[in-house]
Parts: sequence; C-alpha cells; structure tokens
Amino acid sequence: MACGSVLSSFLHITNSMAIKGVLSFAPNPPLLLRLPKAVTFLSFSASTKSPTKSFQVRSIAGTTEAASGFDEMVSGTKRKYYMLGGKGGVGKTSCAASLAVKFANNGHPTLVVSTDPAHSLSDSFAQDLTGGALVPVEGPDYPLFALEINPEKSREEFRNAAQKNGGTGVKDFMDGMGLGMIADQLGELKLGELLDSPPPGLDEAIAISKVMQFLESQEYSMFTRIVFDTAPTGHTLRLLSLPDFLDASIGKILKLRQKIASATSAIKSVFGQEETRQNAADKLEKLRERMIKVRELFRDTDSTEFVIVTIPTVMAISESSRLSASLKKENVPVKRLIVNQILPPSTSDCKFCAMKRKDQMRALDIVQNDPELSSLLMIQAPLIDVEIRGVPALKFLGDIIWK
Ligand SMILES: Nc1ncnc2c1ncn2[C@@H]1O[C@H](COP(=O)(O)OP(=O)(O)OP(=O)(O)O)[C@@H](O)[C@H]1O
Repeated sequence: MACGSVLSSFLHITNSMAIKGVLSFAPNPPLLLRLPKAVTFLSFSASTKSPTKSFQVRSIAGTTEAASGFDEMVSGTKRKYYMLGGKGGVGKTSCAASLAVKFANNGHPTLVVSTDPAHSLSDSFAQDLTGGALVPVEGPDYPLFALEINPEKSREEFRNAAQKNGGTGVKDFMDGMGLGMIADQLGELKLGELLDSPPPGLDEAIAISKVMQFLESQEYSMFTRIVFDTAPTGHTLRLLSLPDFLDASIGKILKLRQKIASATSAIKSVFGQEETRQNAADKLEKLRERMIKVRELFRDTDSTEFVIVTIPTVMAISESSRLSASLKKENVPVKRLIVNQILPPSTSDCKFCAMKRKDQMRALDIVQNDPELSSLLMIQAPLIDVEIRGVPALKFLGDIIWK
C-alpha cells in the first residue's frame, strides 16, 4: 500500500476514533513507529499515571542508543532551569512539556513556563493553562504547574505603572519622573522607543523578568525544576543581548534622575506628585534589577542549561548552528541538541520514505560535522505517527527523549 493512502486511512481511523472520544493507534500502525507496546500506553486513559510497558528506540543508524544524560539533569534538589529553544515548529513545546512531565514523574515539583507570545502549552498538555497564573497540570506523579506569560500584557502592566500620573506615553512618564527637561538628551537611550514599539525580545525579557519576580515569592519556592518553552530563535537571540542594553539604559536614566532629583524636589512637592514619581522610579529600578538577574540566570552554568531543538533538515540545522554560536558568544551554557522528528527504522520503506530517510541522514551528517553542533550531545527523537497531546503522550515522548 502506498504511504499516502496508508496515511489517509490512518488519519481517517484516528479521526473517527477521536470523534468517539477515543484516541489510539490504527490497528496496524503503518507509517512510522511500529510500537505495539506503546499502543496500550497511547490509548490515552485519563487514569494513566505511569507506564507499565517500555520499549526501545534505536538511533537512526539503528545501532546504539544515545542517552540524553537525564540522570545528571534530574539529580540534586537545587533548583535548575532548562530553556528549550530553536526554530519555529521544530517541537520546542513538545520537548519542553515532555521534560517537565519527566521531571515531575521523577520527584521534582516542576514549573513549565511559556514565554512564547504564541503559546502552545495548553494545546500540548490538552488542558486550559491560560490566564497568566500558575495552573496545576493533571496527570504526573509529583506537582507540575504551568504558567503561560502573556508578554504583551506584562509590558502593558509596566507601561500602566508608568502612566499612573495621568500621562499618555513615555514622554509623560519621563516628565513624571522629573526627566522631561532632559528628554532630548535621553533620546539616544531609546527607552521611549523600547516601550512604544518594542523590539522582538523585549516582551520576552519582561516576561522572563516577571517569572523571576514570581520565583522570589514563597508560593514558588517549592519548584526544583523550571522548564522554559521559549519563543523562536530570533527572539531568543535578541533577548540575550537585551538585558545588557536595558541595564545600561535604565542605569543611565536612574543616574540622571538622581542628579536632577534634588534640584526639582521642591517644585515637585508643591505639585504633590513626588510619590508617584518615586513609584515609577522604583518600578524602573526593579525592572533593571530583574534584568540583571535574568542575564545572570542565562549564564549560570551551575543552574541553567539551554537545550537547542532542531529537525533533520539543512535549513533547521543551519539556524541551530547560528543559535549555538550566539549562545556560546553570550556565555550561555549549551550541552544538548535534540534532533526531533527523525524517521524511525523500517524494513519496508516506500520510495518517499526512503528518500526522506536519506535526506535526514545527510542532515544528521551535517550536524556531526558542524563546528558549532558536533560538540553537543545529540539526542535523536523519532517522528511519532500521532500528534503528541496530553500528559500520557508527553510521558511517552519524554521516556524516549530523556533517558
Ligand atoms: N517527535 C514528534 N513526532 C510527531 N509529532 C511531533 C513531534 N514533535 C513535535 N510534533 C508535533 O509537531 C507540531 C509542532 O510541535 P511544537 O508545538 O512542539 O513545536 P514548537 O517548536 O514549539 O512550535 P512553535 O515554534 O510554533 O511554538 C505539534 O503538532 C506536535 O505535536
């Protein structure tokens, strides 16, 4: 049977079963993973908590099985942060969510955070996790919470605080801080532009700084593993240099403000706006402090790791190579590279699959010879022939990737 017709009949069976509220494999999983044992597990029963069956996945070469070093990732109760990033659509969310489930099933109270403006955590977990607050994820053995930060909303909150004194924009904000008279001098600092039309990366930086703020509170102290599902590559790269930039800008603004504070305080107090200005200044100072923490967090080799997720195509690998180079340049610790969606071994390839497999092999070869990527621990994750949705499916994927 040709792959196309097999796939469509498979989709037909899956869809009709899904309509009945049951999601399971087709009777004869034709296309990709022939994993009869997984069928039981992937027949998503709400009560599935731990797998009773396990199976082996060979690497694409069909020989050795590369370990991800999960033992090292899971050991210790000191809080650790994992940031998963890469090109759009390669499987960042699926890998991040599967890691979070795996940590939670291995005894770690875990928080999984999405700072990608286009959230897909809710879709991945098949649970409503929206709202910008901690939401418990049902299913894992130990507590797993999810947090979808709306970056735009976070920026709005910051802006609102700046506008409390009735101002309508950054200029007013600066006026409110007693900086109006030197607004021109500050032009080159670009803070106004930053808030009015933020570059990609700022929203995410503010979102991460918001997470940092959360993490300082008692409510969050229980979490020993924090997994970030980050925005696609470009944003992440800009985010990395942003804290330094913001730190410098805000630092300069605060210094300038201090300089003129004494001269203007008498006038300000007459108009009764001193308190609001002080609040705005405090807010800026806090943002600056958090930015410094975000920057430190990204570079802390003891507690943080950035995991690059890619797929076996030349385009995705080239982008991953650039991402790896930039992360290294910024001193962000990177050790692991997940190559996701690899066709699993098969003895009966159709022409299409055989071509695809060859193409993927070539791409994997490129990874192995890439100066940036070859030193990373490569984790090969197979393309699974059903969509990965819900905790049991994520556990299934996690048990393949993270071992
Ligand atoms: N190994 C896999 N096998 C089968 N399907 C997969 C695999 N990994 C991811 N997918 C599917 O690919 C789609 C995209 O995955 P995911 O949302 O995790 O990617 P992403 O990189 O986070 O995307 P975005 O950049 O849009 O946030 C989803 O439908 C997911 O179920």
